[in-house]
Amino acid sequence: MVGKKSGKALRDEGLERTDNNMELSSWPQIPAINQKNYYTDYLKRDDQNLAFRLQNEEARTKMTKKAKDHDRALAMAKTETAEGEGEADGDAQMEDAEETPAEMAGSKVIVIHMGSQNLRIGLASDALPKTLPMVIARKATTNESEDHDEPKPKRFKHDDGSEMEPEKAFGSEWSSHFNRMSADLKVHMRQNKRRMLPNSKEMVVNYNRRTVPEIISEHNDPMRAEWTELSNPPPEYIVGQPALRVPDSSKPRYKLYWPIRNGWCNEKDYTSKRSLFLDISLIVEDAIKNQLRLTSKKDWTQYSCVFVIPDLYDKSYVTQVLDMLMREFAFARVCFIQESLAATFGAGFTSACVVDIGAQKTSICCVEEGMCIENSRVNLKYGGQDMTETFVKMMLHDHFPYADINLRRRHDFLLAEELKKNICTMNEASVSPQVFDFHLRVAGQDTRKYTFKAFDEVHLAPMGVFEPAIFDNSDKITGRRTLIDRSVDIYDGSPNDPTSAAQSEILTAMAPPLPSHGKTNGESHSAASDVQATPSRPQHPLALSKVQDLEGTPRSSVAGSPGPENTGTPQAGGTNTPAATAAAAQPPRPPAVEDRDDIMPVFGLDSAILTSIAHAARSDEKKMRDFIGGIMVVGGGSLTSGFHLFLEERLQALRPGFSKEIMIGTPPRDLDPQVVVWKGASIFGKLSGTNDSWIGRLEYDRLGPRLMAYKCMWAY
Ligand SMILES: Nc1ncnc2c1ncn2[C@@H]1O[C@H](COP(=O)(O)OP(=O)(O)OP(=O)(O)O)[C@@H](O)[C@H]1O
Repeated sequence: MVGKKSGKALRDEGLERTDNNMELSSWPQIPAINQKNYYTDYLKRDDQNLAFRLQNEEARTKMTKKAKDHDRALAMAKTETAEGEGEADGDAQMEDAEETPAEMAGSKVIVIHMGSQNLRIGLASDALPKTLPMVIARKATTNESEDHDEPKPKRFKHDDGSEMEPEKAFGSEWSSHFNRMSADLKVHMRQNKRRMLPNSKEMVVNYNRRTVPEIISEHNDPMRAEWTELSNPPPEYIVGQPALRVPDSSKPRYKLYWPIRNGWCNEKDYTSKRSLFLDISLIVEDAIKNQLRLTSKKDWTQYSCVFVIPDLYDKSYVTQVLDMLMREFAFARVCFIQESLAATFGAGFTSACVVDIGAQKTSICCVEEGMCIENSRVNLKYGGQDMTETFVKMMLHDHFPYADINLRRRHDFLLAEELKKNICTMNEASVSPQVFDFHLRVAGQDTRKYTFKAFDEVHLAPMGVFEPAIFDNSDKITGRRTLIDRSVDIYDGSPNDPTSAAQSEILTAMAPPLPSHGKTNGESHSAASDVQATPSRPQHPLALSKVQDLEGTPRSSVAGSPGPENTGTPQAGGTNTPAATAAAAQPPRPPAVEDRDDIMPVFGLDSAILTSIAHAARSDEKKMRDFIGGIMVVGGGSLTSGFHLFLEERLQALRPGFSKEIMIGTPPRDLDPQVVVWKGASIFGKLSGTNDSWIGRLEYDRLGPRLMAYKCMWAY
């Protein structure tokens, strides 16, 4: 080769350029590429994307089949006219029947909506879903109430062993909050000219103090409860309704686990992510087999699945669920739908402000033209179960005769739920001292019939959604992120779970004061000011308007690099001034509110709804009126009697200017508010042709969860 020869040899051969002005080599020389003309469409066209290609192929196959069917039908019609009646080709008819079996739309689509307390599951062709408790009982050495030793003797006694008055059992702070709410209600009722006896509370307390239960022997109790009988050998686990009916004192013991807690994965009671998702899959699998009667798992490959996820979902949860549905259950196709969008589908509305009050979480979101308005999403950590718990606390405070009630015991939990559903009301006119009774049924014991009086407890407990400090919020975020990591961006490692300006505003208001971090000249460094410095995620309304005001200004000026506010800050790498040293010594910025796990999202429901609507309307008064006049309340927690009217009044008091427009609607056609979301998801599952969000097996096998970016109607 030329290159290997020495300069002298080249000279000898006359190849050197200086001699004859010729090239050193006859190899073609490739000039450097001109960047101006540089072009590639790699990954820019739809047809390079597997998801789109498969979709198009499917559409094409369908079209071809339709055309073939049409041709065949025409040909058949001709043959029939030519050959007379009743002589059609039998084989062809058989073939046809096989190709297009008479299937009801949605009969091969399983729709799943998992809640903190209830699982709703059914075929998309069903009118209503099956509802079962989202719980599993596992064989254990102790049951859940034995694990948390807080029965009456301990709770109601002083440290020295003397009896404690029930009024003091929950602490003076809680007690004075309850008394204040009670006094406020009295004032409000007087203002509304409602008659009430001055000593109602004393009457209730005195009555309850005196009451003793009546014993009814088990065989004389016509309504005695059916307890789950354990087979021999006892099963490792029991799911759904029978799990709740395993006697607390069973031998062996069983412990209840609720895999969804406050609308998130239950990271408090589980020790590993694996066991958590194993329980979720066992509950769902059992429901499909026993409730939908699809006993053979092999057949599930012919079924598709619509899965409902929260509006503000955790990406890692969705990814894990997708994997479970695709790999473990081997469904043919899977698609996801957000809760509030499903609610509007179920109710048949195109736009609404959806308020979903569940058992342990409440979500709010404005939906417009079939899309969730991202910045209007709010997720609060309270619901019907908090009302139950608070109702029991209030009753105990007022000397409830069954003072031993403990919500960690299964029969007591079921009893308390029942009492709440039957007694609690938001209707002020029903607040008066009244006598109620209930039967306490414990496995292996005689039934006890109690009578008791209740007064304002029935109203103040559900009112907690407007004053959530009365709820026990102490351990709602315990364990969060201990088993499942936060999803992060693969390029820059920053958290990438969905956020919303409305939720951030609420979190900012709830954020505990930050430690003395970043104090300058005695000014405290507020969470809001931190938030404002994060432009990609507008947080507080202030922050929001700031970002809007700065539209057109280079992004970096908002991002905290020298701008008008901080021109005095020396540039990094500048002279080593005392100020620069002080700045360098500052601890790193704390995370934005929505990336913090120490903030409890509990906020008054009325204010939260208005915050959500304000972010949806973005100063557009017409939109504001539309949403405020189209609030739809769904979920089991909204079933408390008089809830809608009460919420309407609260909103009117907060926004008197809109009092005529404010309207709280219920789902039409007498649809149970608890199943509206499921119903909407089932309608979504029946859409053919317009639903592009199905994730197929082939594409999932090749691309995995990355597919979500192409398959979600919302930004994933
Ligand atoms: N008639 C009723 N009156 C009052 N509350 C009711 C009534 N019926 C059901 N509830 C309450 O509704 C709650 C269950 O609602 P739902 O099934 O919508 O919750 P979930 O979807 O399981 O939970 P979440 O939405 O928190 O994840 C329970 O707290 C239950 O006590």
